[in-house]
Formats: sequence, C-alpha cells, structure tokens
Amino acid sequence: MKQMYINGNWVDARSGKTREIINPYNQEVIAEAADGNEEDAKIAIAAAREAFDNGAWASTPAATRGEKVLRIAELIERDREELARMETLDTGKTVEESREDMDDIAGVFRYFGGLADKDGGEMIESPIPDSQSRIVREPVGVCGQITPWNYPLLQASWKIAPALAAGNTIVMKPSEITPLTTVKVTELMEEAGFPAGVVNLVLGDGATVGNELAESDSVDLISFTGGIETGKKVMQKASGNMKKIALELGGKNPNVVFADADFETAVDQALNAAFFHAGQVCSAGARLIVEDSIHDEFVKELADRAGRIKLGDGFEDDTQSGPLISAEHRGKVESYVEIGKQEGAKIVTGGARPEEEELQNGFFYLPTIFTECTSDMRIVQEEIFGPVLTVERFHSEEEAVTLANDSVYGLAGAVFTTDIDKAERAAAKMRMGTVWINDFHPYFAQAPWGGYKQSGIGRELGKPGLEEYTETKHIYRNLKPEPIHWFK
Ligand SMILES: NC(=O)c1ccc[n+]([C@@H]2O[C@H](COP(=O)([O-])OP(=O)(O)OC[C@H]3O[C@@H](n4cnc5c(N)ncnc54)[C@H](O)[C@@H]3O)[C@@H](O)[C@H]2O)c1
Ligand SMILES: C[N+](C)(C)CC=O
Repeated sequence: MKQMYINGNWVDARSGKTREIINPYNQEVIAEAADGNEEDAKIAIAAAREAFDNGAWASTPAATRGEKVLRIAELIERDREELARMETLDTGKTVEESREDMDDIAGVFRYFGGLADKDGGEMIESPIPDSQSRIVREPVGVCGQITPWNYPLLQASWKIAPALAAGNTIVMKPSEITPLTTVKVTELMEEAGFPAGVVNLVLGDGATVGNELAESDSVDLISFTGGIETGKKVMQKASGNMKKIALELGGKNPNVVFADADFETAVDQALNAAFFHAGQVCSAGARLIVEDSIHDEFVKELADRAGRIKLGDGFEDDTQSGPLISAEHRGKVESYVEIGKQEGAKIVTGGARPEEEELQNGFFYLPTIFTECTSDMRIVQEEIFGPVLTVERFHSEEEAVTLANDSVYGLAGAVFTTDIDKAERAAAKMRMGTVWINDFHPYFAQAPWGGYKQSGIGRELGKPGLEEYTETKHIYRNLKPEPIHWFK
C-alpha cells in the first residue's frame, strides 16, 4: 500500500479511500495507493506552511541545502534499477527509456544541488550618494507541485530539486495514474533527512488535491505540468491569492525538413520525434512539415519504418514502443484518427489497434501517419498526444516558417537542413521555447525548458529553473542617515 507523506509521517487518506494502480501493458493491478482529497491537501499545506514560516529550512545555509539535494541524486543512482523498473510498470515505457530517465533525474538533482549556493546576490551601483544597494534572492515559500503521467518522476524532479535547493517547502501531487516512483523518491528524501514538513506528498486526483493546491491561500507558488485546459483552470484558481505560477503545458511541435537535409538523418529523427514513447511526449514532433520536392520519397520511407516499430512489453529487449497510458487515452487518440479521416487527411500507415494476440490486454495503438494535411485541420492544430503524425508540404523557406508558427502552441520545434544559414534564419523566426537544428528531443538540466504562447509560463531547468523558486529582494541602505526636511 502506497501512503502519503505529510509532516514527516507516512499516512493513509483521511477518508480511507485507495486507488488501484494499473500496468498499461496488461491491465494488471501493480499497487494500491492512498487516494487523498482536499482535506489531506489542506493538512499537507499547513505542514509545509509551518515548516516554512517557523522551521529552519529556509534559513539553512544554501551550501547545506545543496548537499541534501545532492544526496537525493546519490540515492537515486543507488536505486536506479528499482526506480526504472517501477516507472516501466507504471507507464509502459521501455525499461531502457526508464533507465535513461533515471540518469536524467539524478542529473537534475545534481545540477540544482550544485547550483544552490552559487548565487550570492548582487551589488547594485546606487545612483544615490552615501547609499548601498543590493539584490538578494529568497525562497518563495510553500510550493504546490502537480505533475503528469507521461514522465512521472522526471517532471517531478524538475520541480522538487530547484524548490528545495532554493529553500522552499513543497507539497507534491503526482498524477493519480502514475504515483509509484514519486512515492519511492519521497522515501529517499526521508532517508536523506529533510526536516519534517519540508517535503510533503499528497496522492489523489486533480479535481480535489490539485485544485486545493492551486486555490489555497496558504500556497505561495503553484508549479503545474500537464494539459492546456487543466493549466487554464490552475491559472484561474491561482489568481485568488495572486500566487506565483509556473505552467508547463502541451505542444504541437513542428518538425521542418528541407530538401537539402541529410535524408537518412532526417527520416530517422522524424520517426523518433513522432513515435518515441508512443508519441506521449509534450515535445513530440507530431507535425512533419516537409519540402514538396522530397515529400513522396520521405513519407514512403517514414511509413515503411513506422510500420516496423516493434510494440510490446517494456521489459522485453526487442520492444521499441509500449502502450498508451489508459483505455481512456487510447479512446481519445482513436477519436482524433476518425476526425482526421473526416477532415480529408489520408492514412498511409496505422490507423488501428495492432492485431497481435499478446498485445490485446494492453492499450496499444499502431504508429499512424496522415498525409494531405493542411494547417486548418484539427488533427494538425490540436495535441493528440499519441502515435499520430500529420504531414504538410511546403515550397519555400518562408512558407515553412509560417506553417511551423501556425499554432496556439509554442513548446518546441526542429529544422533539418545542411544549409546552416537557412537553419539559423528559420530557428530565429520560430516562436518556440526550444528549437533544435538537425536533431530532435534533447533536453538537459543545464538548459531552460518551457513554452512560448499557450505552451506555458515560466521556465524549468537551467538557472531560470532555480529563479522560478525565488523572490527577488532589493535591500537599500542609507549609509549617512539624516533628516531630509521635505516637510518643513
Ligand atoms: N511542457 C512540458 O514540459 C510537459 C511535460 C510533460 C507533459 N506535458 C503535458 O501534459 C499533458 C499530459 O499529461 P496529463 O494527461 O497528466 O495532463 P492533465 O492536465 O490531465 O493532468 C496533469 C496533472 O494535473 C492534475 N489535475 C487535473 N485536473 C486538475 C485541476 N482541476 N486542478 C489541478 N490539477 C489538476 C492531474 O491529476 C495531474 O496530476 C500533455 O498535454 C503534455 O503535453 C507537458
Ligand atoms: C519535457 N519532456 C520532454 C521530458 C517530457 C515531455 O512530455
């Protein structure tokens, strides 16, 4: 039974309710987890509030905080295999992918642990004689943190590590579908020895626990990763006490391939961009925008390779892609495929569930490619978040950039060409938080991540990812205090 962690204690939901956690590969129950609600969230928020206002964590030397965060990295490295297998059981992703996630996650804790004591503030050249002016950064306070199911622990690490390094207290709510690795890392944080109330974990759904974190007047910052519609709700609820918000939302990310790109590289990367983790990636290259002169050859090769992606059990060595996360989510993907057909797009591969006997208990869907797509179609504009790629054609550099930017989203995008000047011109005009040149998907702790437009507000990772969790204070000191006699 997976419990919640509140004020240094492992507890059941006050209501006694529990939730079954399901393996999406075979629908087996892999765990039972506490299913908290607003009441549990309120208790956790009060504990985090008390720990921030009256505890020692916020004023603990930054170097000491950093060491504790580094200790989490060490413990994750120690338990890497256990965590990776747990993540695969919970999400269906391949265990090889989960291992890479765990390495990234340890790297995130290492990065922010190391960064904790690197900002000693800043002296300002004051324009006022006999004065001293300086900037200091302080923790924000109680941070509510809400994460999705596609990269459960990775997305949690992007929030937990900087928040703790900066001296905040946290209440984390993982997705109710995939809480296992976040529970395990909370155990590791307990082992690392954080003071009671600094780290709190509440399990439960978004409408209850998530809503309470977003709405509570006792929370100073809400950091949310998830879908755009949920993000809008979080933003509205957060306005009650004007808490700081950080939103990492969805994407419909363009992958622009020019005719002069290295063909093999571009095909291989386009395949990975669209179908890695069954397309359940916020930055998936779900919109292929390819130059007209190579369109037919490119699509033919891509469809051929997509049709050969081996679906299966994430623990089998030859599996290249796992299932979708749930029956409900597969239903959403299937409904978009129907919409695409009605809109006049043409399926060149996929468009159905696989037929293999051994895949029938999992939520599998075949890698699917639509051609004859135009940017006014819903399948081109809306995030499907599954293994569905739309293909559009372009005839000029200007048209490629216009198509790439024709979206309410602005999370990420890529351009493939051997003409580096063209690549740089396109990258400069693409309105996205990340633009890759001749690559797709890299992200790492050192570089900020986040969206333009409706893909989000704020940045995670990099120095901005730590700054999100700080308030900036200007301290001005009069070095020669004397009456000013403005009022005689
Ligand atoms: N930008 C990024 O870095 C990034 C990374 C990963 C995933 N995502 C996005 O996440 C989405 C997929 O994840 P999902 O299906 O779990 O998203 P979701 O929005 O359904 O849920 C995300 C989290 O929000 C909670 N939630 C639901 N309703 C809530 C409410 N009313 N108030 C507060 N919290 C609530 C859920 O319980 C879950 O923990 C995709 O849109 C994907 O693009 C973005
Ligand atoms: C941010 N990333 C790419 C790790 C996961 C998005 O879903």
